[in-house]
Amino acid sequence: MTMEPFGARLRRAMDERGPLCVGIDPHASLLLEWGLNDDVAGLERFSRTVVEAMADRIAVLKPQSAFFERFGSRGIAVLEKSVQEARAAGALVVMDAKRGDIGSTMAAYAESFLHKDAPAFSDALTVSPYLGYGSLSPAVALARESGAGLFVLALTSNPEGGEVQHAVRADGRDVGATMLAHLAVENAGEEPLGSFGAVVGATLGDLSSYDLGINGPLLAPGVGAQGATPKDLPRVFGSALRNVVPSVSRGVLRHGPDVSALRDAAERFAEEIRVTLTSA
Ligand SMILES: O=C(O)c1cc(=O)[nH]c(=O)n1[C@@H]1O[C@H](COP(=O)(O)O)[C@@H](O)[C@H]1O
Repeated sequence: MTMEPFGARLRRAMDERGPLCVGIDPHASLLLEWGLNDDVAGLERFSRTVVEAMADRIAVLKPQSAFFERFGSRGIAVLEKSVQEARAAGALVVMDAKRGDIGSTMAAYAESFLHKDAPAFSDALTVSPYLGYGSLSPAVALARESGAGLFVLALTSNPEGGEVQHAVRADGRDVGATMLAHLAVENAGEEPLGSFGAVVGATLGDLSSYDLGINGPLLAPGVGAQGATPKDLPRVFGSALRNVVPSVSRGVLRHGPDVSALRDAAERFAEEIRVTLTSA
C-alpha cells in the first residue's frame, strides 16, 4: 500500500500539533552538558531522551546525520533506531543529511533514506541542489513513489550561503530563486500541500523579493541558537507563513536532559509560533 504523500501528512501534523520541528543534534558539547560521555552510549541516551520527550507531541523531528555518522556504524545504528522510534510514536522525521551528487549516485543516496524498506526510511530528506537541480530527479522520483518528501536547500541560514545562492544567472534570477521556481513546478496542483519543500533560513530578514509561494513546505532553521525568533517569521516569510515549519535544535536541546524541561522548552517555542501565526 502506498503511503499518503508527505505534503498531506505534514499539513495534518502541522494543524494537529502546531508547526514546529525540533532537531536532534547530539553535539559533543551537549552530550557533556547532559552529563553523558561523548561516546555511542551517550549518543544513544541523548537521542532516546529527545525522542521520548518530543515524538508524541511535536510535528517534525529532524535528526542531523553528521552527529551520528561521527561514531561510525554503531552511530548509524542509533540513528536508524531513533528514526524508527520517532515515527512509531507519531512524529514525522526529516533526515537532515543534505545529500547531493550526480544523478546516478543521487539515486543510491535516495534509496538510503527514501526507499520504504530502508532501515533509516524517513518521511523526508534534506538535499543539496548545487550539482544542478536536475541531479536531484532520482530523489524526486523515489520520494513520489514512497509518499516521502524532500527539503531542497534554497536560501540557507548561514551567512556564507549568499555567495552561491544570491549569484545572479544570465536570466536575471538568482540561484536561490531558481531553486524555488523548480519546486513550484514540482508541487503544482498538489493539495493540500506539495511534498517538495525548500529550506529557507529564519535568519535572513526580509525575503519579499523572493517568490516563496511554492505550494510546498518551507523548513526554517535558525530559530534559537542562530539568533532568529518566532516573532521574526512574518517579516521573513510574508504571505507564505502558513507553510513554514520553524526548526530549533540547540534552543530546545540545551534544556535537557530532563524530559519535562525539554518539553517545556519546545512548548514555549510552539506557543510563541502559535501567537505569531494568529496575530499575523
Ligand atoms: O537543513 C537544515 O536543517 C539546515 C539548513 C540551514 O540553512 N541551516 C541550518 O542550520 N540547518 C540545520 O539546522 C540545525 C540548526 O541547529 P541550531 O542552530 O542548533 O538550531 C542544524 O542541524 C543545521 O545543520
